[in-house]
Amino acid sequence: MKVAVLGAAGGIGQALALLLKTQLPAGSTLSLYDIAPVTPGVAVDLSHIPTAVDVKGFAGEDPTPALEGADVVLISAGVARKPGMDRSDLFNINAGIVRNLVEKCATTCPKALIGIITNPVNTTVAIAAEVLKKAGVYDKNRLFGVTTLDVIRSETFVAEAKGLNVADVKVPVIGGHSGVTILPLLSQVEGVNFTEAEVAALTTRIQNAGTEVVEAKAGGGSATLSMGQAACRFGLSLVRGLQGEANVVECAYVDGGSEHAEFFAQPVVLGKNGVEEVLAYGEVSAFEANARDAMLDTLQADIQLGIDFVK
Ligand SMILES: NC(=O)c1ccc[n+]([C@@H]2O[C@H](COP(=O)([O-])OP(=O)(O)OC[C@H]3O[C@@H](n4cnc5c(N)ncnc54)[C@H](O)[C@@H]3O)[C@@H](O)[C@H]2O)c1
Ligand SMILES: O=C(O)C[C@H](O)C(=O)O
Repeated sequence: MKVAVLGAAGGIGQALALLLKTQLPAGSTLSLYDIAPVTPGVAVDLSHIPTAVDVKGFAGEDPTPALEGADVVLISAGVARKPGMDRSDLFNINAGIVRNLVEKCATTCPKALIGIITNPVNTTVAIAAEVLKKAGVYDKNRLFGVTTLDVIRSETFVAEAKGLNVADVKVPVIGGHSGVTILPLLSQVEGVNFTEAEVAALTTRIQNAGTEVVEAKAGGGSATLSMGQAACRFGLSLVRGLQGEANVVECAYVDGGSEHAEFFAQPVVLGKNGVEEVLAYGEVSAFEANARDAMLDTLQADIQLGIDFVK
């Protein structure tokens, strides 16, 4: 199995590469690419860790050598937020970066599963889809916006609030990945009752968790370590699905035929071809139904921005 990380010298990329080096199945190849010249050195550094995962590093303008034969491509290349910015403020720089990298994926590894981490995810995934369509290689089952950070944050915050073992807490998160489009389905957390005030407070905290980190880092970037963990969990799930493991389920932002928007985060079963099945997200509370309906104009506008960028 070959996993490529694009943006591998960055805050997320290095954390993710370290976790993948120690957790990918034996015999895998980890292919690291970034425009930063340090990237081959990041690979050399990781290569001294004694696991049966081969690491190669590539720098410069052309990601092609890193993408050859890739089964999974995880993209975190781009700029991150500073205090006072929204994720949409990253569009001007990151839209072009994602477009160019996905163009290379389309020609070099058109069958790879592609996970987009670069913000604004609501829009960059739509850009990736349009690029792949233009190249004639779009398969909706192979493209994902990585929203796993919203899931692990929800699990952490719920466990903290209710004094639970976090390993036992599962929280589906639907919608998209910014502000009000992030909707944790707290009504579906098993064995827990929340007051209305708790639901409102937890939902707001989960929606603002990225900003919480951006402000705490005070100009030094956004979430990198928790995102490295989230991307590793998602990347390993993609690999487990590709290897034929059954019942691998993750929430992800996909083109899954949602009635709500062209791309919508919801639970999916992962398999040998990417998305094997899009799962219904099930019953929601009145609070969640209102929040879902209220997010749709924002989400659809974010998606349209991406479509228009490529067209
Ligand atoms: N999906 C999520 O939940 C989530 C969570 C956290 C951060 N993010 C996003 O991930 C992105 C990366 O964040 P970070 O903290 O790692 O940023 P960073 O600045 O630490 O790293 C970004 C890396 O991208 C590289 N890069 C820039 N242009 C490139 C190109 N054309 N080709 C290859 N590499 C290129 C840079 O050299 C740098 O090493 C940001 O857009 C951020 O908003 C998403
Ligand atoms: O908030 C950000 O800008 C980064 C990321 O999307 C996050 O949720 O932490």
